[in-house]
Amino acid sequence: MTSKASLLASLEGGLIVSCQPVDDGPMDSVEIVVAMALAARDGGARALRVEGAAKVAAVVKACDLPVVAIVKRDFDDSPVRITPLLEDVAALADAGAAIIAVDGTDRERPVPVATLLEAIHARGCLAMADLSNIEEAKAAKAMGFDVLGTTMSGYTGGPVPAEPDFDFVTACRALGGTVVAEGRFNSPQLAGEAIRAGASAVCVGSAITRQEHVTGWFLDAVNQAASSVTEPVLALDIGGTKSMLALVQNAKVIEHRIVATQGAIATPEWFAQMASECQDWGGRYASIGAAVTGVVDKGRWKALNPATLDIPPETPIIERLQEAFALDRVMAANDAQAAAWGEYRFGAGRRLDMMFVTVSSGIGGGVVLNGKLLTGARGLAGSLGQVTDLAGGRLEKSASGFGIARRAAEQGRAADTRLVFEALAAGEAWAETLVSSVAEELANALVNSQKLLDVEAFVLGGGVGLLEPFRTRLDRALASRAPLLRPTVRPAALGTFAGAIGIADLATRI
Ligand SMILES: CC(=O)N[C@H](C=O)[C@@H](O)[C@H](O)[C@H](O)COP(=O)(O)O
Repeated sequence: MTSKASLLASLEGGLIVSCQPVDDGPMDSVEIVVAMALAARDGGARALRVEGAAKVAAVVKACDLPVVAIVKRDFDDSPVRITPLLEDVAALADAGAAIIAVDGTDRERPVPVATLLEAIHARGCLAMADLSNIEEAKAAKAMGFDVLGTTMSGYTGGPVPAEPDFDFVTACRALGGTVVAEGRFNSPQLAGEAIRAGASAVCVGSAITRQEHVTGWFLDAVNQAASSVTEPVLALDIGGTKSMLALVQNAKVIEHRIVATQGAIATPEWFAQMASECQDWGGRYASIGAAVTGVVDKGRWKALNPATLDIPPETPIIERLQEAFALDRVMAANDAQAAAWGEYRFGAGRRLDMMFVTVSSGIGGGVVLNGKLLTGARGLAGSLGQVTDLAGGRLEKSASGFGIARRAAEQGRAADTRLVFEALAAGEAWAETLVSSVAEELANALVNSQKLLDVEAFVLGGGVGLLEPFRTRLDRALASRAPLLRPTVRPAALGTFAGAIGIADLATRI
């Protein structure tokens, strides 16, 4: 293998660490760049990227890794900064660079790219082109560059994107040869993704060697979290018959009120009515979270069962709330999903892969896996009450509070869930049979959910779900299941505030 081929082969699957301190910052010195280079070497870097001939010379002397060398300059009449002049190429070659990188973008420049390339090769170095798009990459390839770098993607105009340019990495790879993914690969995960996207090697700078940048990233996250713990959220938990309005701060409900859900729900007038219900709280909150019955899919509120939720077909709930409350920071989700998040963050499902199931007049559910609330592709995730048997019977219709009342009525009893539980407490056999059979149905649904999601725990809430006699029957129904399939069930901890607390926490994250 020629030394050129073996150098390129040594980069395959490797990490290149760019040791470029912030210009004129406290770490911008030759000694510190050398220390960065040695630390990167000790950490396992395969090569280094260094700016400026003096720093390159010092690093080459102190460290045996190959150096990708550049010079940065600022011109008034050209946006090109990276190694723009022939004298830069000469200085870097003299300093011992193995690879010299030049700006290879299609822009106004003092010296043509081909002339720089020729000079690099004439000095026996390999040439890397720092590129911004695939047309430039094709041109650089045709010219004879040894390495294509995605370095300039996002830096030739307009706002700099947050993410790296994986598509460009993949497109360069298709041209063949050595491709270095460079630019905003700011985490180990993104660097790994770059290799999966086809890069021969990844060059990481800021995330490893620019302490000012990294400090800023941490600060942003800390500031965001700090501001989210101090700003109260207006939480609206909107049900079919009544709604809770609450001011929530740091997972605590500071004030709340219950209002009847009335009028033509989800019309602009209705939203205005909701706003007037909490007018006196104006100025006390910075964001709004709405937990609603029905489905929220990409900002659209829809009824799963139009018979129980009579709202316009595709209500733009975020926009409507923004208009009605004259506030931009608005979040909306299904109420059971919001409650699942509340229980996951602050209640009985803390830090667990969990499914929340609420059994009250209806049945709702929400799932949190790997710390993420599953809303689903259409907002349906966790809709346990809506699962059906082949006859089309929904679980919610038979195993909910309504279901209990309906079954009682079918037996000629009063259609009243509370009276059924009173009869159960009095030892009446019909009530025992009824509640046990409802518990059996719910147990079956939980076991099926266990098979699908294999969560660590189910958190059971709702007016019926939290009733001790119901839990006893549910536990009995589950006890007969095989241990491998038997769900762990915990009672919900946040009670009727789960939805408000969950949606408030979600709203602090927008
Ligand atoms: C666009 C430009 O001038 N990039 C420069 C090229 O050398 C450096 O400022 C970057 O730090 C380097 O490319 C590594 O990228 P990141 O720091 O995002 O890991």
